[in-house]
Amino acid sequence: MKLNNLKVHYPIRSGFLNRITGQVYAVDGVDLNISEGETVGLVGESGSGKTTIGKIIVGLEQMTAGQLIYQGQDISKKRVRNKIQYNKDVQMIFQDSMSSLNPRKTIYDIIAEPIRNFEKLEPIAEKKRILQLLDIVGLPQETLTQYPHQFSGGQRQRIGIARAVSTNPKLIVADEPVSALDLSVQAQVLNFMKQIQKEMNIAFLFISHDLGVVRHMTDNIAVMHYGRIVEKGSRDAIFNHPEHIYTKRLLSSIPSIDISKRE
Ligand SMILES: Nc1ncnc2c1ncn2[C@@H]1O[C@H](COP(=O)(O)OP(=O)(O)OP(=O)(O)O)[C@@H](O)[C@H]1O
Repeated sequence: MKLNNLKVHYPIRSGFLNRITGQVYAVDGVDLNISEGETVGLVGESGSGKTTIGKIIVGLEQMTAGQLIYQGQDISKKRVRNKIQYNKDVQMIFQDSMSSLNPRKTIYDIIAEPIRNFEKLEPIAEKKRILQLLDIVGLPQETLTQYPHQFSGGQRQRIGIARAVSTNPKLIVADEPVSALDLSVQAQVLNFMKQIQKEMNIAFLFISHDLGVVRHMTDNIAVMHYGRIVEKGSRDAIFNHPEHIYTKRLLSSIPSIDISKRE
């Protein structure tokens, strides 16, 4: 996946007539590469444009300018997206599992939904697949007939992971996937994600303002500031030899960098 000079500008409206009086440059010329099976961390403080990039990749938001290249094709055109099954290959895990899982659906239907959208499986094959997915995220079979409110935040996040991997995706955008969880379960959920990534060779775009989590998860890191990437590099280069003043500032404000200690 390649982002070329990606721009997302939102209009600012104000006054009685609701006229456009300016633009927010949420993303302002971003280039980024995500290779097969790797984890790229996208860090930066609130409002720097991280979530907007994630939304563009999964198609929840429209870009103002730029290109999104996947398997050599420009997927900003809907026709191309459908042809190469882009929406099956690229999935998202959200921060807030309570609002991203439909409260009126059973866990079975929640996990089955993406499979039904992209594959036509017989009921028996579908159930087998869903049981496998539950097993991968370490939840018992009874889970299937239950509803989202019956689970803890950490369990719900694992359900969200099962749903995201149900279509055998090639890339998952994980937007602050553990920041709503207690510190004690963060490491557990992150380790599940790592294990699944290794087994299924999935690439991750890992969005977080928490540098401890990012250090635990990523291979390469891009640092965002006001809609731009100010520094890019390997995890070790960014943590050991940060160059940009903003990266240095971000690093000096980490509470507890060691994820295993959070357990
Ligand atoms: N739909 C929208 N309309 C107008 N402005 C928006 C919209 N969505 C985001 N923005 C603005 O774009 C900028 C980038 O927002 P974005 O959510 O991508 O940042 P972020 O780095 O993900 O922050 P956070 O960590 O708080 O989610 C912010 O200034 C935000 O207010």
